Amino acid sequence: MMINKRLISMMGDSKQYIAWNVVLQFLALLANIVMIFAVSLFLTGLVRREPDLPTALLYILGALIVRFFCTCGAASASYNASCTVKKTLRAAIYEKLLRLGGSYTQAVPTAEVLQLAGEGVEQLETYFGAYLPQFFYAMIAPVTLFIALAPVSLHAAVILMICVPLIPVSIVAVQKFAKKLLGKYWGRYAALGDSFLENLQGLTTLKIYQADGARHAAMNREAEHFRKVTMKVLTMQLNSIIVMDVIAYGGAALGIIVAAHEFNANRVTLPGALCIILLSADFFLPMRALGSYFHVAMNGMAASDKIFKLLDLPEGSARTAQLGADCAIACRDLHFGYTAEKETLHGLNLDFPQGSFTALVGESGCGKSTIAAVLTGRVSGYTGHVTIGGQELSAVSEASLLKNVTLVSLGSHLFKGTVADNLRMAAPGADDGALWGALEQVNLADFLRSMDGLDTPLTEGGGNLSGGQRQRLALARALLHDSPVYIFDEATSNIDVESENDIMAGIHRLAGRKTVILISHRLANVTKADNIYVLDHGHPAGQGTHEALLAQGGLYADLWNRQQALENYGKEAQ
Ligand SMILES: Nc1ncnc2c1ncn2[C@@H]1O[C@H](COP(=O)(O)OP(=O)(O)OP(=O)(O)O)[C@@H](O)[C@H]1O
Repeated sequence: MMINKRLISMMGDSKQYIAWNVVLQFLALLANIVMIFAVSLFLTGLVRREPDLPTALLYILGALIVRFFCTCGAASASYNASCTVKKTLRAAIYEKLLRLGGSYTQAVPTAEVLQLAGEGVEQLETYFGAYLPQFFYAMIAPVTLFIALAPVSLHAAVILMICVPLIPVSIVAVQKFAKKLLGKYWGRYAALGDSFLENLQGLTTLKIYQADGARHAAMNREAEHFRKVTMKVLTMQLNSIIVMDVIAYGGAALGIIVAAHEFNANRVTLPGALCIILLSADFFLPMRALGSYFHVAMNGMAASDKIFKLLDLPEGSARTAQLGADCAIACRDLHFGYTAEKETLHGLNLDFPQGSFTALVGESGCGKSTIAAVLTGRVSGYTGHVTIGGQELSAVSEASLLKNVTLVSLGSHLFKGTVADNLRMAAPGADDGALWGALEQVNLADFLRSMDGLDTPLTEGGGNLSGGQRQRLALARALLHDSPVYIFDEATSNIDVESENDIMAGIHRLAGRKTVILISHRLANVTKADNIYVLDHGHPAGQGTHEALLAQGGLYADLWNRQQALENYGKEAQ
C-alpha cells in the first residue's frame, strides 16, 4: 500500500535511517509495555493495600528514560531520512535540467519546475520521514502487543487484533479517490503558479494596456478553482480521519468492555484487566498515525508523479562531444517545428564557414530567430543535420557549445551588480584594461567614466541604463567572451541610430576575425556580408551577396526596395 518502488530506489542512505526509526519506536513500545505492567501491578497492590512504590517507580522511571531517548532518536532518524531523500531528489531534478539544457522550457514551464523542486520535494518529507517508518512500525506494534497481552487474556487480545486491520481497510477505500483528487490539486496548483509568474513578469505591459484588471479577474477565477479543490482535499482528509478515529477509539473502548467482562467472569486478574484497559488504545494508535501521515504522504506521492514525469522527459542522445578550434557550421535539410503539428523550418541548407560573415534575412516570422535557437541549443528535436566543426550539434555538450557560440539578442540579460560584474561574467580573468578596451569598442567608455566607471551599479535587467546603453554593454560583454562564433539576433532593434551604428561597426570589426551570423530585419545592415540567406516562411528564398541578390530580383530585392522607399520617404519628410 503506497510503497512506491521508484521512490524507494532513490532513498540511498535513507534506508538505514528508516530502519533506525522503526527499531527505536519498537524499543519505545517495549518500554511502554513494561511501564504499563508496572503501573498495573502497583495499582493492584494499592487496591490490596500492599503497594510496592520503590519497585514500581524504578520500572516507570527506567521505562520513561528509555522512551525519551528512543523518541528523540526516532525523530532525528526521521529528519535524516527525509533530508537525504530531499537532497537526492533536488539533485536529480537539477541534473536533469542541466541535461535537458536551455531547451527545457519546451517541455515544462519554469514555474512548474520551481514548484516541484521546492514544495513538491518538501511534501515528500512526510512520506520518507514519517509515513514509511510508520508503515513498518504499524505492522510490528499490534503483533508485539498481541504477544504481550495474549498470556493475560487471549480473548481480549484476539478481539483487539481483529479490529486493527479495519483502519488500513478504510485507508485503501479512500486511496483511489484521493489519488485522483490530489492529481487534480497539483494540476491546479501548477497552473496557478504559471499564471502568477507570467503576470508578474509582464505586469508593466499589462498596466500599459490596462489589461491587468482582466488578468486579475482570470487569476482570481483560477485561485477560486484551486481553493475549491483544496477544500475538497481537506474535506476528504478530515472525513477519512474521522472514520479512522471512530475505528481506533471504538476498538479501544471494545477492549475495555471485554477486559471488564473477563474480569467479571473471573477469567482475568485485576492487574491483567488494568493492562488490557491501559494498552488497548496502543493497539490502534500506530495505525491511526499511519492513516494521518497517509494523507500528507499521498500529496507527496502526487507531487512525485509530476517529478518523475519531469525526470523521464526524453533527453535525446548524450551530449558529450567537445568542440575544437574548427567551428564551421553547416545545416543540411534542416527541419524544425516547435510543435509536432506545425513545422517552422522546412529543409534548409545553410553554410557558415569559419571566419565568414553571413546574414539571415526575411520577413517577420520567417524563422530567423528559430535558426539562432537551433544553433545555440535552446531548442532541441531538429531533423536533418546541423554540424559544427564536423560534429552533429545535438551531440555537442551544452557547455562546449555555449563556450564557442555567443548569442547577442535583444533579450541578453544584464544582472543587478556593477558593470564590471556583468562584463567579467564573460571573461572571469580579464583585467580592468581589457574591460575598458571592450567598452571603448562599443562607445560606452566615455559615458561610464562620467559615472562610477567599472563600479557603476546596475539595477535588475540593467534598468537604470537606456535601451541603447544596455545593448552596447551586452555587446561589450559578448566581445570579451572571445568565442569563435557570434550570432547577433536583432541586436540593434529598437535603439537609437547612434547606438545602432556603434554596434554595427563593432560587428563588422569582429567579422574579419570570427564567424559572424547576423540576423537583421534592416537590410542596410547586411549589405557587407559575405553571404546572405533569404528566408520565406521557413523556406529558402535565395542566397548570395547583396549585389547578387539585388540582381536576381527576388524576395530580397523586393524587401530592399520597400525598405529603401520607406527610409527615403522618412528622410524627405524631415
Ligand atoms: N517558442 C515558440 N513556440 C511556438 N512557436 C514559435 C515559438 N517561437 C517562434 N515560434 C513561431 O515560429 C515562427 C518563426 O519565428 P521566429 O521567431 O524564428 O521568426 P523571426 O524570423 O525571427 O521573426 P522576427 O523577425 O519577427 O523576429 C513564427 O511563426 C512563430 O510564431
